[in-house]
Amino acid sequence: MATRTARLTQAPPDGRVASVRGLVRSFGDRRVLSNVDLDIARGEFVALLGASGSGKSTLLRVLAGLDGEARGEIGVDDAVAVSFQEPRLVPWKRVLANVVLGLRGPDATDRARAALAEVGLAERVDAWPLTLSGGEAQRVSLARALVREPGLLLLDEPFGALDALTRISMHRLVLDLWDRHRPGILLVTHDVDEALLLADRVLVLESGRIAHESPVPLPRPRHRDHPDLVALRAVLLRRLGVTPEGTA
Ligand SMILES: Nc1ncnc2c1ncn2[C@@H]1O[C@H](COP(=O)(O)OP(=O)(O)OP(=O)(O)O)[C@@H](O)[C@H]1O
Repeated sequence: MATRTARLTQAPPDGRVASVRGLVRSFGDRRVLSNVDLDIARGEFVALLGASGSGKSTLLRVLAGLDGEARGEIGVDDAVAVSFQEPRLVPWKRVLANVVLGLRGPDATDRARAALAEVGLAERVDAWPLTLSGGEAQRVSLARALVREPGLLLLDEPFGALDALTRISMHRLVLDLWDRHRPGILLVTHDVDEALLLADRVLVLESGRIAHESPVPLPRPRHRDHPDLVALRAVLLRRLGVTPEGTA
């Protein structure tokens, strides 16, 4: 586990892939993250909700090592991978080359092929990114993240731009991949149902800190009509300032 930022203490104890204390991030005079404390255990699936502009992507970028301006104690696993809402594929490289990009070792191509097979794209290794559907492009992005065998996988609204059916199949795929590889996951999403169907724990970012936390101690696959999920959904929606249907 590597630690970073100007004011770091020691690396987090074993068993955690992320450990953050007192994280602060400002843009000019505006303090977006004012005091974030967060732990993610190895193999834990955590979802992060919050109003638009509350700082979810900012937090994810800090954990990804893409923001050198944050202050606080930040310990993150050495192997971190990110998948964004836009798959961010290099358009002039074929699918396989996109997944190989930046990989080291003589078996890099074989590993990339295996990762593409895992996400169901063995037949599309020679395709150009622009010929892929949104769901396929997102699966390439997942393969590119997973081939690095991350201890911490950061997902920034990876299903946000997909249609409802594709989103459901992506949920299944992510759970399946998580089950097989067991990275710690931080999923940033706007979708309360998505968070409840996938995560072990749902967090709400508010006023620059983690203001609420709901464990979701239910086996998967989960059904959205399960009474415990219905109750948790109501709690989270209220927390997010939305009145759940039928309770107004
Ligand atoms: N590079 C930047 N420069 C200035 N302000 C920024 C920068 N990055 C983010 N911000 C501001 O920080 C705040 C939090 O942004 P962030 O993207 O983290 O929010 P978010 O919770 O992910 O929002 P959304 O749900 O709408 O994607 C916003 O007000 C945004 O304008």
